[in-house]
Amino acid sequence: MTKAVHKFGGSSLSSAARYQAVANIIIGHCQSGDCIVVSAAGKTTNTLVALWQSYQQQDERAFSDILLQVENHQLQLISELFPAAQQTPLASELRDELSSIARQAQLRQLQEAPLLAFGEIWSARLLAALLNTLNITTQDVDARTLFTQHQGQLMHSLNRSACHQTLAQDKIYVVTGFIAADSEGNTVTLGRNGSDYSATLLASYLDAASVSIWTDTPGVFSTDPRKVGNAIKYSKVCRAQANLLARLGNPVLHAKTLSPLKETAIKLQVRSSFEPDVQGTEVVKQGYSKEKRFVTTFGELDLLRVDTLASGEVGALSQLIQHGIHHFNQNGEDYLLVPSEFTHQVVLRLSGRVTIVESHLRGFAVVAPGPDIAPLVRQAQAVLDEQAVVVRFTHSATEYALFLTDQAIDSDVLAILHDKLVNKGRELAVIIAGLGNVGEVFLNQCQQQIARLQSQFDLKLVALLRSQEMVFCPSGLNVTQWQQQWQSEAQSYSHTELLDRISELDYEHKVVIDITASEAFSQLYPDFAAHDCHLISANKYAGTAAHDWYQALRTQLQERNLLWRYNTSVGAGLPVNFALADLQNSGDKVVRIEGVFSGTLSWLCSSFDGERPFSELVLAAQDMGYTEPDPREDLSGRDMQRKLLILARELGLQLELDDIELEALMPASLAQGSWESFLARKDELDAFYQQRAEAAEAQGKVLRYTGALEIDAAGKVHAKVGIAQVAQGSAIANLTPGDNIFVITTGWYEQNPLVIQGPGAGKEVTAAGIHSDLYWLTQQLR
Ligand SMILES: Nc1ncnc2c1ncn2[C@@H]1O[C@H](COP(=O)(O)OP(=O)(O)O)[C@@H](O)[C@H]1O
Ligand SMILES: N[C@@H](CC(=O)OP(=O)(O)O)C(=O)O
Repeated sequence: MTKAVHKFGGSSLSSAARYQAVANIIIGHCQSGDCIVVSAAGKTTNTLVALWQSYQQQDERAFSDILLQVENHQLQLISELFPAAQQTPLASELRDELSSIARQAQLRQLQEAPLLAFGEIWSARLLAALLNTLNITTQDVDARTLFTQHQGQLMHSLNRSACHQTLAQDKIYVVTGFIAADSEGNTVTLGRNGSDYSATLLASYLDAASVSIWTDTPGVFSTDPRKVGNAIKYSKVCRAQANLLARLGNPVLHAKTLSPLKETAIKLQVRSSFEPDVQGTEVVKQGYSKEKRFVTTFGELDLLRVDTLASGEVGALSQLIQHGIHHFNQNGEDYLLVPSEFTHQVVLRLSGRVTIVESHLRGFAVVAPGPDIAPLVRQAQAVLDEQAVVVRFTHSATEYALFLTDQAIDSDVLAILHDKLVNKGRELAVIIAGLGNVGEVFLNQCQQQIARLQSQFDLKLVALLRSQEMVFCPSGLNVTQWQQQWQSEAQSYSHTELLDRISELDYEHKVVIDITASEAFSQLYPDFAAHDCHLISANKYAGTAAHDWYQALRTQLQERNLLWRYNTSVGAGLPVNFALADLQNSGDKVVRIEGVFSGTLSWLCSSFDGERPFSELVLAAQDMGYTEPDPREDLSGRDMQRKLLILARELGLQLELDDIELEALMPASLAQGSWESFLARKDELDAFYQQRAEAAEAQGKVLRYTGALEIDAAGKVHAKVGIAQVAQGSAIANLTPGDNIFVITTGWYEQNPLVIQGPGAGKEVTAAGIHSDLYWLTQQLR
């Protein structure tokens, strides 16, 4: 069976509650035979390093204080995780180990690596015990029995067979990260942060299918998300960039993590144990993801220049100090960036061949595609000048540039750098479905609009869809030549193929713009949301679907931080949904919405003057393309019923379509049958209308087809679309034929309601309304 390897870092095991959460993830995501790699709980390794330092300094007081601190932390985890009976053996094993550490210290026989190893040993032991109490057959494994090195080199074939032999049974194995043994059986460590490396090593030895690195952030971001709130999470990052970030000391992945995966198809992802359902970042092979931009900051560093650096020497120095050392060559000279606390050790090892160029530096590196580096360096320098940050040294290479400064880059400066260097390049992939009248105009308006948005967003039109065919171009279509591209490249597709192509899109944000009138297409919205697409729809079906479905979609979008905008589904480009949202957001209460929300019915009723029979107007409207192909679709009033439902839901009301009373603008007897049979009986329609028009006139009123929704004092909703007699001279009666009108009565607009009026149909205004939704979306995403 192909295994999966899951690694949980210290940040995922920082408390008893986090252990429980990890156990739940394992229950949900792992199968028997899978391997879990664990790091020391929380900051345990740091504490053990402090213990080692106090030992070296012969500070007995500090030593016993820190040892007690370690003991208390572990005992607390034991007492919070296990029932009393199980606590005793775990606590006594721990005490034996701590006593032995204290004894070895007294005898001056303590060794660093075996001491640090305890962090991972304890984590593996506790997690395995916890899983066993949850009836998951689990065994903890000391990686020193799996990974052997000889003279600093891993003995791959020996390790491979040890892994296959030791980890062969049908259970979950919890393996210690970070540690290995040398050929004499002594403990060695793989370097600080090295459990990521343990996990990928193990996966390569076991020919596993995947490695998941579970940490406390849901993926790899453009910069540290703990420092910059609007850091961008990338769904894919290529291995070379992940590797470079690691070599620059970024903690999200250890520097050696990727090396065991070379030449393998093992999938690597970074995900959050705090948000296990959120999709993480996949670290993919070269060519499977575009290169992204990152800003990564440094801890305190010294800059060293070395004469004649031997090959493999940097690795050996890293091994010595258990930390990555970044090496680069500038003007023929070799430089090392060494964490200040280890400079002394490095200088001693390189005796006589090294100069300390600068010490106690801080700073950051920008990682970006090659051609971006030079302009980014200029922009970064401008920010640093503006923020009065003194730069002591810079270095540019093909794919990164580093700035070494005399003060730490605090979150504020980092946020500015991020905004200027990374945010400007934010990406949005646009998928357009429906190339009818409105779709075509929308596309023709796109060129100008994309240019307008360009300063904030890198907007790419990646797909055009009709019901049967699509053109899909992940790198972006040429907007000015979409018609030619459609002619030469459009291909038939299935919904599954479409979703597969969308899931492969490597963009920070994606939006599906639905300009179809297809109910079947609207039913794909949950799938689009599952693929992290925002939605813009002119299509009314999703907004008027059964309430449970609609609500589930809304919840799904909310949980995934996705946005949905469908302003043009009512009143075309008129800002009705905006106005309703705005009123409510500013504390107003809408009590009534009334109006004419159908351009066709508006035109028919306003054009009727008694001279020509009503059916003649219907046929004229059909000829001018104002109606649906079968004008009874308009006369049924269903379109206005849907629009009123959309408005009701904008007010947060839980209505279904059938809760809105519907009266058609034709006799019920004409609703069925063919269009020809309808035409044969058009006199009945004329009589129907004439009779109502005369009745209205007798009252000094005119006939209009209106929708009205009212929330009464008890909160009950009354909603109806149908034929109404309206006072002559009123706004509704005076409506320009074809226009829509929305009369909104609210707490503030009580006596004198707010009126929004204008063309409620037409391809130009509808397309412009969709652009308005798109603009709104980009503003929200900033
Ligand atoms: N670009 C980045 N993307 C994600 N996390 C980052 C980034 N840069 C820095 N970090 C930091 O890396 C931390 C995860 O690394 P680490 O603390 O070593 O995790 P673990 O204990 O799970 O191994 C995050 O908490 C975050 O603050
Ligand atoms: N515990 C070790 C190894 C490690 O990888 O830890 P983490 O996964 O928490 O970065 C360290 O702190 O260096």
